[in-house]
Amino acid sequence: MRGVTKCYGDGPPVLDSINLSARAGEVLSLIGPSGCGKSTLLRLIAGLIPLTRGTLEIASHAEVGFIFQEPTLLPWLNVADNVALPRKLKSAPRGTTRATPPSTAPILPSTDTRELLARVKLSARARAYPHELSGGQKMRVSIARALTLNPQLLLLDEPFGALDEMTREHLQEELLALHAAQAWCAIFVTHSVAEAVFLSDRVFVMSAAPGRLAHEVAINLPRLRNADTRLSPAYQAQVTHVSRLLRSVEQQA
Ligand SMILES: Nc1ncnc2c1ncn2[C@@H]1O[C@H](COP(=O)(O)OP(=O)(O)OP(=O)(O)O)[C@@H](O)[C@H]1O
Repeated sequence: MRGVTKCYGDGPPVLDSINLSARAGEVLSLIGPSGCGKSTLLRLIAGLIPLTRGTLEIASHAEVGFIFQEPTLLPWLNVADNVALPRKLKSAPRGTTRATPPSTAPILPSTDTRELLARVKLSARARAYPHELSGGQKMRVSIARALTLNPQLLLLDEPFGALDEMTREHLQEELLALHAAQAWCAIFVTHSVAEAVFLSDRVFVMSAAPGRLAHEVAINLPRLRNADTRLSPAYQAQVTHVSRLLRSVEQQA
C-alpha cells in the first residue's frame, strides 16, 4: 500500500497515508485503539471496499482468504461441505451457484478437504453441523475453509476474540503450525498485545482519528513458537514494549 487514504462517503479520513508492504510468508499484526481503522484496512486489502486515494498492489493471481471473528458457517451444510464450499463456488460456472439449502445428499469429502480437516483436528466431526460444534471448533472450520483455495494472503479480523483464553492460545499455536506448513502471508487484526507478539514477524501499532501506522515493531523471536515461548523473557519483554507503545498512542488520542 502506498499513500492509502480512506474516507467513508464525504466524511473525514478514517485511514491516512498508509504505507505498508508485506513479504511472502510474513505474519503482520495490526493493533490499535477501537475505531482506528484496523478492519477498514483489511477490507481495503480484500477489495471489499474502494480506496479513496493511494495505491494498493497484490501479487497477481494471489488467492486471498478472509477469516472473520464470526465463523460465518452455513448452518445447513456439514463441516466438510462448509470447508469445501469455496472450491465448489470457484469451480461452478458463473451464475449457476447459489448459496441456498441444497436438496441433494452430502457429497463425500475430497482428499483435500479431508486433509484440511485433519490439520485443524476435526476429522472426527466432518459430518457434524455447525450448531453441534463448540466456538473453537467453529473457528477451526472457518480456518480450514479459508485455506481451501491455498491462499497466498490470509486476512484475519480478530478471529479469536470471542473465545476463552485456553482455546485462544491453542488456536494461535495451531495457526502457526498451519503457517509453517503452507507459508501464506497473514495480516492479523487483534486487540490482544500478547496474541500479536506471539503470532507475528512485525506488529504495527496504529493511532486513531485518522488511522495511521504509528509504530512498527519487529518481533525477534524464533519462528517456531509454542507454549514455552510465552514463558520466555524475550517474549515478555516484547509484550511489555508493544503494550507501552499502545498505551502511548491511546493517551494521544
Ligand atoms: N461502513 C462505514 N461507514 C461509515 N463509517 C464507517 C464504516 N465502517 C467503519 N466506519 C468508521 O470508520 C472508523 C474505523 O472503523 P473500523 O471498524 O475500521 O475500526 P477498527 O479499528 O477495526 O475498530 P474496532 O477495534 O473497534 O473493531 C470508525 O470511526 C467507524 O465508525
